[in-house]
Amino acid sequence: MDYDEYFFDVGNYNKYIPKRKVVSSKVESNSFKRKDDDRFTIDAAIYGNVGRFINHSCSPNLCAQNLMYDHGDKKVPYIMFFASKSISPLEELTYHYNHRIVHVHDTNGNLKREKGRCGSHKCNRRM
Ligand SMILES: C[S@@+](CC[C@H](N)C(=O)[O-])C[C@H]1O[C@@H](n2cnc3c(N)ncnc32)[C@H](O)[C@@H]1O
Repeated sequence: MDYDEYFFDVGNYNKYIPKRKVVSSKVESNSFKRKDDDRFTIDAAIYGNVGRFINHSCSPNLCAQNLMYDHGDKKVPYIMFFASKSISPLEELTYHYNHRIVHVHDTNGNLKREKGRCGSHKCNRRM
């Protein structure tokens, strides 16, 4: 297992968050601030809920939304999955990872090309 397989970038709230020079700082045991900006990445490699086992598809049946219901901090929203189409019993749940190819690197800092094989006729062979 690669250590980045369970990363989930949270939100895109740049317009709400003033830019600051931030060094990496642990916030909770399974999340950390990225050095390059003020957004957060959830690291679900060690523990998390069933959401971390949802695979990528180019024709997903779920969409991920950032929501807040018990606090107002837009930097750390809850990630919730909603059906984006009708889902049949026993159908695999999937969402689109939206990996931007220039932003996924391996642990040595090399550009990582993750090959997707979701089986969708729309599959572009990457996540
Ligand atoms: C969040 S995990 C998803 C759950 C994972 N398949 C598991 O069994 O624990 C993300 C990893 O699953 C694999 N994966 C997810 N969707 C994929 C797809 N459509 N094609 C190939 N690998 C996929 C990749 O290794 C990816 O880094």
